[in-house]
Amino acid sequence: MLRYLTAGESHGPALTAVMEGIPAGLQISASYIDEQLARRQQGYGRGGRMKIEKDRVQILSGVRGGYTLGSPVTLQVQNKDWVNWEPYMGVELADYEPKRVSVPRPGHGDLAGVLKYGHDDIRNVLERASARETAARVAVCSLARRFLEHYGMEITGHVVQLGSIKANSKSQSINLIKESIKTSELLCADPEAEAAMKKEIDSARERGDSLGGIFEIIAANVPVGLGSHVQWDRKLDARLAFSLMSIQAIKGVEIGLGFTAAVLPGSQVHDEIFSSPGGYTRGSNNAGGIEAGISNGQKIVLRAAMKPIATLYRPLRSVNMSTGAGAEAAVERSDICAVPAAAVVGEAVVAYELAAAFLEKFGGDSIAEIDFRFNNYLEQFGVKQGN
Ligand SMILES: Cc1cc2nc3c(=O)[nH]c(=O)nc-3n(C[C@H](O)[C@H](O)[C@H](O)COP(=O)(O)O)c2cc1C
Ligand SMILES: C=C(O[C@@H]1CC(C(=O)O)=C[C@@H](OP(=O)(O)O)[C@H]1O)C(=O)O
Repeated sequence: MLRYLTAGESHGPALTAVMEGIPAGLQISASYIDEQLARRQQGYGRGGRMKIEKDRVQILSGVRGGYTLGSPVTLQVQNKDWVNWEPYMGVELADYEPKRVSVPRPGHGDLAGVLKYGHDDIRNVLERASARETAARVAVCSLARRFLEHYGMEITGHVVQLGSIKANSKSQSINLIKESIKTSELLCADPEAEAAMKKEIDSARERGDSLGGIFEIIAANVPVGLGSHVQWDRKLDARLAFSLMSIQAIKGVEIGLGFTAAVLPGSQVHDEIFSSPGGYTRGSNNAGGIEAGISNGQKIVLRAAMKPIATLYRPLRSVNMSTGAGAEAAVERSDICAVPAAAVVGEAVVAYELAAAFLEKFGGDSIAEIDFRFNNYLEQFGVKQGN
């Protein structure tokens, strides 16, 4: 079983993650993980924090000589901002007052979290609700990403909508998307739309407002047979949706045609089946690569909708929880828009779910053992998988 936990406060000393279930013998390096961490930090529209942080991973357990041991892998990402927060965030002897937050921000975890946990300082909630946590997730899910790469799979995320601006990405192949987003500040494969998106972000910033958007994740070379129709919690589509929805501010997930499938007749939705020398081909991929909770061998295509950032520099109305009086919501230093960063987190959590499902089907304790099982499986389709 592949599982992970993350820990750490946004302005605490560090974020930590532990992953268990990664087999022995997977080649991995800190620089591979750092590359993903750097991608997560990019994006036009982010706030001042990203100028402070330069996320780097420390591997604390489970890896020796560049290869996983099969034991739990512990990763840590230091918060450079900690030096500015140490007096207020300590486990003991902290002086909370200067950083106390009393007015909840609509849309953040502030009010619900304080009521649920009985805190008298909103900071005790926001520190963990913060999407700073996603640095730990991207780090730890890089292990899953590396594992999938070993079996020839690749995962690409790109921004398809920002606020009201839509990218024209329908006809683009995965290679074109990968090429275009290399130089894009917004992880958008459509340069014309990207220019308009930047203007939209500038305008939101001037108005003291914020923006959301939609990103798409494509997973290529996923074999037939991950996930299962036989039980609700083994369905691959459900598990991918759960993980994507667990990312801060994600409020909707689509698979394949998604919501559009609901308004079209069946004849325009379902992907026709044809026989070919090596097996079967499909006339289209409206299902997004998953049928009955099982990967069907086509590309897996997912989209996630991110709501606008909750913290507004022109704050919404709220209530001071210390006095009960009406007040403007707290203003914490904040991003204006973080959809590109969320797309990188999306890639990471998709990698985790696919690796977990792959291990359930082909799992063993070492890469060599899994190679053997996977190759045997592919042989029935006349395919041999290299490394
Ligand atoms: C990469 C990323 C960066 C974010 N940055 C901010 C931010 O700077 N300010 C903010 O208020 N919310 C930000 N959010 C969103 C909040 O973390 C999120 O809205 C909050 O935790 C409440 O959770 P919910 O939106 O899922 O209900 C960010 C989310 C992501 C994925
Ligand atoms: C720190 C990150 O994102 C943070 C997510 C976040 C929130 O409320 O979710 C609020 C901001 O934190 P701060 O107030 O310290 O600037 C973002 O910068 C990160 O992505 O690494």
